[in-house]
Amino acid sequence: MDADFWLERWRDGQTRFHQDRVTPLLQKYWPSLSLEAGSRVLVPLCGKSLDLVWLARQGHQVLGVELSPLAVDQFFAENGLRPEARDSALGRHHVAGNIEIICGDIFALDQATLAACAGVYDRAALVALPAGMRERYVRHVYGQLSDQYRGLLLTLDYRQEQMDGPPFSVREAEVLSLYGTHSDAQVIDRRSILDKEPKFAERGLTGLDTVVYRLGRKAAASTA
Ligand SMILES: C[S@@+](CC[C@H](N)C(=O)[O-])C[C@H]1O[C@@H](n2cnc3c(N)ncnc32)[C@H](O)[C@@H]1O
Repeated sequence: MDADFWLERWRDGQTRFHQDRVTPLLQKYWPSLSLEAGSRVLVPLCGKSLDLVWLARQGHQVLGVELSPLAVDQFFAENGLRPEARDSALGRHHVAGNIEIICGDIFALDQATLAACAGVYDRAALVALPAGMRERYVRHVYGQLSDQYRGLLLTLDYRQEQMDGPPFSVREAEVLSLYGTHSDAQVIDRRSILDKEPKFAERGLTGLDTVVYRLGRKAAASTA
């Protein structure tokens, strides 16, 4: 999955991953993290998710990162926001109130920016990446977040041989192995969602779970 794949999907309007509402599992579990209101929260691979708006309403300084300029423009336009923009080595920054989206590559995010994030919310980000990219992604992003970071990770779990990703199936054993060197990852919810996601049944899946993990920095972990 290279950059062109995603840029084309946004150009062609193939964005069925986008939800027209805030993710209920975010609303349910975010308060359990007890993250201070002013904390900076990273939303990697954010698309134009309404979850950014919800997190901002909790008082967080929200930092989204998204490759597609179309997604970024649509996010601000559809939410009635007029961002100020500037360029840096990380990409093009768009800022409106306490929401900032960097239009750029998540792998270009630098250590200082990541270390300033005490929260992270990952929905349809880890599972958007093919197996070969996931280890690099987790090490780069989660290995460099604040030493006290806390966050939520939502994954999908299905039989990968039944459907090509994205979204990919990322099983619990893989999550624990990907995060285990620097983070604690604890399953806090797992539920079947196939009946709510007919598009995946149409693609051949006979079972589909979403799994919610609470993430945090492992005590005395070495980073990156
Ligand atoms: C499956 S979508 C999920 C979007 C969002 N998290 C949501 O819940 O709607 C994945 C998004 O990641 C973006 N993306 C893919 N690779 C990226 C990268 N290397 N850096 C930043 N964004 C990326 C894509 O353009 C796409 O909008």
